[in-house]
Amino acid sequence: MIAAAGEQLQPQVWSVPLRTRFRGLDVRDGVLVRGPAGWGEFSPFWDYDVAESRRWWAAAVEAACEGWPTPVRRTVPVNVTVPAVDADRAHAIVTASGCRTAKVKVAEPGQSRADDLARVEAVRDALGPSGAIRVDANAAWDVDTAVGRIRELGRVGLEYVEQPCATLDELAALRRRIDVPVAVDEGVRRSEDPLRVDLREAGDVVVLKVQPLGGVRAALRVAEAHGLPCVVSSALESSVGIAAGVALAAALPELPFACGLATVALFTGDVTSEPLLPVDGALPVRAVEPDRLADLAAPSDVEVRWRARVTAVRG
Ligand SMILES: O=C(O)CCC(=O)c1ccccc1C(=O)O
Ligand SMILES: [Mg+2]
Repeated sequence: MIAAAGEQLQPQVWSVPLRTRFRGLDVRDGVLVRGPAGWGEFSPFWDYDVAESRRWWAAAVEAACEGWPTPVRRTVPVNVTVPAVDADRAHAIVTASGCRTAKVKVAEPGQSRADDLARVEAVRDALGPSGAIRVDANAAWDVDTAVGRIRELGRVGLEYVEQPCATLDELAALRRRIDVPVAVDEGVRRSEDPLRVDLREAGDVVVLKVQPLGGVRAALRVAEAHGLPCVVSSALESSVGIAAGVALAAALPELPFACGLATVALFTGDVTSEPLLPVDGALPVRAVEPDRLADLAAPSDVEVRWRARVTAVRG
């Protein structure tokens, strides 16, 4: 069904440098497709194989051919995303964002616990006592290390810690030893079956990403299956992909936390002249028209690799 619906779609490749290295990337690229319902984005990271990338393609086909469920809210509160930068830059990024919640990357390879503490303290200074801070360790710590780091960073005041350890068993063991809530990200989106993975002991919050979960409707089913509070986060998409995240956040029955959808700010450009950037800490629920694709044309070798990826996921 999805394969059939996506057959007519013409991929348009985009590529844009990042302001600072993020998830080991200096450039982000992907594909946009236009269908009867609007624009969709297909941008699996290069370390995702064909099998894993099929869910990402399903999300693009849904956006282009089906559209999204009816929203229940008109704006979506978002966090500013703070990459693993030094304390001064972290402070400046938070201040410039206008957001009242910050997500801070920690446990970056090659950096120390002092780097993390200085970054989180600078973010607290920028937000003031009423702001919320969450940290994301991207599965870097073992349980004992996580206990120590979270106690240390927790003195600055943490809303939650995202994927501090790799496995669900580790997260469950950690949760018994700390008071800070745990959000599960990779444990859901990289699992064989995000619907059936058992999170009850492992997490307090579920991170939902539209493309890795196979679309807005698939992500809504994941939210329903777990019955935990959800945070919608980006996979570092262009504004077209971010609009899908906004559609998911706008359709969730409850939205108790700010979402990680302000990541266009990490790009040096965007596919549209009206990027989905936060105003007063929130994104509007609206369509995005990619009128700047010509400015973001990818080098021809990148173009060729993306066309091959689309062919592979369609097959
Ligand atoms: O949640 C956010 O604030 C931004 C999105 C983000 O951190 C992210 C972006 C791309 C890939 C992985 C992640 C992640 O949450 O680990
Ligand atoms: Mg994460």
